[in-house]
Amino acid sequence: MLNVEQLNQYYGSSHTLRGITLSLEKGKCLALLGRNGVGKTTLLKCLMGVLPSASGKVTLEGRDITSLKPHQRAALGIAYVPQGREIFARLSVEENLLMGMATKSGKKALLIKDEVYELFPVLKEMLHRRGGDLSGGQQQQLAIARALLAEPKLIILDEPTEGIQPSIIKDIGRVIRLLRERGNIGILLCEQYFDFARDLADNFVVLSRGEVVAAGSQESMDDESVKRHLAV
Ligand SMILES: Nc1ncnc2c1ncn2[C@@H]1O[C@H](COP(=O)(O)OP(=O)(O)OP(=O)(O)O)[C@@H](O)[C@H]1O
Repeated sequence: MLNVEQLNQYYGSSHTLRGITLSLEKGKCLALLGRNGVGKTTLLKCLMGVLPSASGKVTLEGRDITSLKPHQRAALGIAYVPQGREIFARLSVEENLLMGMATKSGKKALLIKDEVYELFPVLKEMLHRRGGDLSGGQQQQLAIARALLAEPKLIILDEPTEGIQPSIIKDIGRVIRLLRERGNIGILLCEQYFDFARDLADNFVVLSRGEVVAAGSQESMDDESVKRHLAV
């Protein structure tokens, strides 16, 4: 469903992404692995259209989206949960969720809202709290919930476990697994936390200095070699 071919990006004269090629199928989870600064977030921004790419091609379900603006990509079904969550701190949990449903009709919105509460029961308990008063892990869940309310075809998660306590990492893992089992959405999971990604991903891509240095199915993953790429 998502195909990236020979994507290049530069910050000034620094060649940040070097000929990135990857693909993700519907119903699968692709882990994008790499240590700090290798270009993971830059790649995700290029996929969302927040940053232009210098060359290469990005297609979603066969459609060339390389030159589309972020809102056009979002309308086609790409949801992005950025690193640091970026929820609306002064709005309530409920208002944050409503933002994710801005394009849905009332009836439909109610249905998908119930579904989201099933996935994240904690959010139902906290509907009237301000987003900024939630713990980091709860904010992460809120950000994922808000993205799912748009009913995306592809969800992009940028390091969802970063700075999150273990019990909530488990909850987030459970939700990703459930989404995968449902089979109607592609999941691009950008991570540095190897064990978490290994458990959830069908396929993986490892980046180092802006280049793909390893890729394949989860079964073919050489744990030690991938871990070496992740070690500081
Ligand atoms: N706006 C920018 N201008 C110039 N250089 C940048 C900019 N943003 C990132 N970089 C550089 O590009 C490289 C890739 O950064 P990027 O944030 O994509 O890495 P990352 O793998 O996502 O790391 P992290 O996990 O820390 O977010 C780094 O060397 C970074 O310093």
